[in-house]
Amino acid sequence: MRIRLRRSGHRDETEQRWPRGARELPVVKASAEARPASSQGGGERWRDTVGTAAGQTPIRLERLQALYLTGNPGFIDDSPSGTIVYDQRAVRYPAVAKLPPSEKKRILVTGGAGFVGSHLVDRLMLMGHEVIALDNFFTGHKSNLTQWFGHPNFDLVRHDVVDPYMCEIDQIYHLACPASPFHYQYNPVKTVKTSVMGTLNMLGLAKRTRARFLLASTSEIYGSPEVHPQNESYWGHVNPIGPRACYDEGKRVAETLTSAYKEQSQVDVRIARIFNTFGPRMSVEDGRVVSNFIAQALKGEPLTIYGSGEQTRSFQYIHDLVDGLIALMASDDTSPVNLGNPDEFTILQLAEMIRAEVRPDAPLVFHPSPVDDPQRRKPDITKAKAAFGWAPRFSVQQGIVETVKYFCKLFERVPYT
Ligand SMILES: O=c1ccn([C@@H]2O[C@H](COP(=O)(O)OP(=O)(O)O[C@H]3OC[C@@H](O)[C@H](O)[C@H]3O)[C@@H](O)[C@H]2O)c(=O)[nH]1
Repeated sequence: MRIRLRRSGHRDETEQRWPRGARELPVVKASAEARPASSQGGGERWRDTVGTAAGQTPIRLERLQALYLTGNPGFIDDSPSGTIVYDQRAVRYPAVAKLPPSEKKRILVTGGAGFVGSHLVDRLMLMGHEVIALDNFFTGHKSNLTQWFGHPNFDLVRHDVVDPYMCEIDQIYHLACPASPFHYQYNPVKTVKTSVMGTLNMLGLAKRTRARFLLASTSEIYGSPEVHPQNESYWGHVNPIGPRACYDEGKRVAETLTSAYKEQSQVDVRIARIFNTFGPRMSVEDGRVVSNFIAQALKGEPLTIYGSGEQTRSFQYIHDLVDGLIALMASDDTSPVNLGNPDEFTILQLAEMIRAEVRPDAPLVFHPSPVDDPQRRKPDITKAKAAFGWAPRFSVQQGIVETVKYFCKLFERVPYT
């Protein structure tokens, strides 16, 4: 069956193939008054460039979209014969900037094949740097990086950061760690080890090579916050033995290690506290709310609301986060900085936005609230604005539209039954 996805306002309508097996299900409970609280959702000009306020040349959004919306270059899926042909000659690499040797950096991205890591790799590559992506592929995928396979500025290394890694390097973006509650609770001991041993190993590498080190920390270090919105001086409210502790406490120790290496060994550190982020390259199995809702709506399944749906989150689009990470790395700020979009939504409002974009009659189904699920979360980004002129520029609405397109492409390649 062919459907025409309903688009709200700004863009052309796009015809997409409805995933196989999509079916009608009864509405379990409707979110009658759910409406976006944000003024950002409608009416605002759609962004068409990315780039930081810290002097980076803007990159046209379509150059990035070509990397994640068009399928993997060189791969020819010959379904009738049950084979996939990889033809390296069919790969034409995206043009990368030509930097003078004094500006060209060798940059290590741990977790480089993951959702955030692969977008960061794309941007650093386009900016003209040499990039080494490190990943153990627990939640990362090679397919996020095939566009760079064989490029002289790029290396991909299968490695788990709980073991030491050596290379000569100028900067380290330390992102490696499962970030979805579903994934980080799968093996809590391993999650703690990844945060603690992984950060220790990467800080050791930064110390030996005198590299600048950026830790990807998280809004989860605030736990279930009693202060709203959360600014960087808030110490948090974390249950140290709850199911989320492996991630919350693991990242808190990672921050402690980072700041101890700064004080004790003068390592040049940056700490980003990353709030809920979404976008293309989230995997269907990720388990976080935005990808769950989009995949469920496209498959014709009910959207799963955990708890009442009145709990809130503030969702930032991936390109804004990457802008923030690069700007923070380039800044002088060595203390923790929040990176998030302060536009706050209830989960029901998010469901409503995704239904409006994909399938207005998609049913909702209510499940029990996860243990220790934070009830409100919203970043105070005054510090990032003042320190390096960063603020999110994409509306949640634009991000949802692009992410829906990505999932549609994904389902075209791998039809869901
Ligand atoms: O299908 C779903 C998934 C999630 N939810 C709810 O949606 C809210 C957001 O859940 P997510 O799993 O997307 O993300 P969380 O906010 O719980 O954790 C996230 O916090 C910030 C980041 O650092 C991490 O990416 C992640 O740990 C929660 O209240 C959750 O209970 C649903 O209602 N339905």
